[in-house]
This record gives sequence, C-alpha cells and structure tokens, in this order.
Amino acid sequence: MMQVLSIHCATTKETPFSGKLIVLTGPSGVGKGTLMRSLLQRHPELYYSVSATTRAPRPGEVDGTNYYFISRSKFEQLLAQGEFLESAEFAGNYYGTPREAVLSQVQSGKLVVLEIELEGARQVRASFPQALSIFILPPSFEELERRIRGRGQDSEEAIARRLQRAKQEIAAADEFDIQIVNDDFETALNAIETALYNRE
Ligand SMILES: Nc1ncnc2c1ncn2[C@@H]1O[C@H](COP(=O)(O)OP(=O)(O)OP(=O)(O)O)[C@@H](O)[C@H]1O
Ligand SMILES: Nc1nc2c(ncn2[C@@H]2O[C@H](COP(=O)(O)O)[C@@H](O)[C@H]2O)c(=O)[nH]1
Repeated sequence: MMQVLSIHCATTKETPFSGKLIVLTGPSGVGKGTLMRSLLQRHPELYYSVSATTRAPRPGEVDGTNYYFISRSKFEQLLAQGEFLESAEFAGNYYGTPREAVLSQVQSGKLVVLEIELEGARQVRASFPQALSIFILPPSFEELERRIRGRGQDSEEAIARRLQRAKQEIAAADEFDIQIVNDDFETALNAIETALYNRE
C-alpha cells in the first residue's frame, strides 16, 4: 500500500494530474545517488528523473543517463522557456528537473523520484505539497567530509563549497516529511523503501 498521496495539482501554473512524486534530498556526499541506484535496481518500476546540469561530466558519467550536460546559455534558454519544474544554482553550477518528462510520467501513474538539492526540493514542495519528501542525513559532518573526499571526484574548491552548503542544508532537514540517517547503507535503503511502500 503506497503511503504517497496522489497529486491533484492545485497550483495555477500546472495542469491538473494524478500521480505520485517523491523528492530525495540531503547534502552533497551523503549517499543520495548511491541509495537511488540501489533503489532503482530493487524497483525498476520507479521513474528516475534525469536532471540537466551545467557541471562538467565526472569520469564515467554518461550524457542522458547521469545528467543532460548542457552549456550555461542553453540552461538559461530552457529556464526562460519554463522547461524546468524546479532549478537551482549549486556550488557554481546550474541544475534543473525537466518539466515535461516528469509531469507525463506522473500523469501516466508512475512513481517518480527526484534526487535534488535543498532549494529545488523547497520549490517542489511549494508547487506539489502532496509530494513525499525525504531528507537524507549523514551520521556526522566528519563522515560527510570523508565521503565527499573518498569519492575523489571534486576539486578542493568544490569540496569546500559543498561542505559549506551542507551546513545550511542539514539545518533544513526538519522541513521535510521524513528524515533518514544514512549510516548503515542497508538500513537507510530499507527505510526509504518503507517510506515508499509502507513495508514492515
Ligand atoms: N552508508 C554509507 N556508508 C559509507 N559510505 C557511503 C554510504 N552511502 C554512500 N556512501 C559513499 O559516499 C560517497 C558519496 O555518495 P554519493 O555520491 O551517492 O552521494 P550524493 O549524496 O549522491 O552526492 P551528490 O549530491 O554530490 O551527488 C560514495 O563514495 C558512496 O559510495
Ligand atoms: N535543484 C536541483 N538539484 C539537483 C538536480 N540534479 C542534481 N541535483 C543536486 O545537485 C547537487 C550536486 O550534484 P552533483 O552531481 O554535482 O554532485 C546534489 O545535491 C544533487 O542532488 C536538479 O535537477 N535540481
């Protein structure tokens, strides 16, 4: 039995539809992407929204799979055309959720998951109050730093920006419906599953 309420969009901007939207947020490096990948393996019925970003691809990242990697001018053009459901600047780059893909998937009855940072998550909550929002917390700030460094994919400057931002993000955890600490990975993954599917 799903816990997530159907969305009957009441905002003036959006077309009315029914469906289910999940927002997974939390500081950079907390493990959202890793949790998301495991969740998708266990639940291929979920629709993962691929975001657009102006960030350069990391080694191994594939355009159209991890992100749509686009230029700043293209991003600004799409933003001006209203093509993003939400968007934010994060650590010097733009990120945005493609509107049409998400709305059509929700409309067709899919459970759609967005993995996004705080400002975008707030925008989605404002537009879709019935979305289920999950905030992933690290067991400690020191462990968060270890994970970002251990990933080995960000410059010192990018790490510093992300850690600075993480403090603001963690302070906002209570704004969201559910808080899950990603200490033991399996425990955190099971907690997300429980939130989505109300399993014992
Ligand atoms: N429970 C865990 N215990 C230890 N390490 C973990 C755990 N969960 C994730 N990690 C590791 O932490 C690092 C960061 O994880 P990940 O890239 O998924 O974070 P993220 O929140 O998606 O970051 P970003 O928002 O910047 O994309 C990875 O190396 C991942 O393997
Ligand atoms: N507001 C949005 N945030 C997004 C989106 N896609 C990803 N993100 C978040 O950005 C940071 C940095 O990601 P990284 O891949 O550069 O490490 C992280 O918190 C992501 O969750 C989006 O479409 N909108």
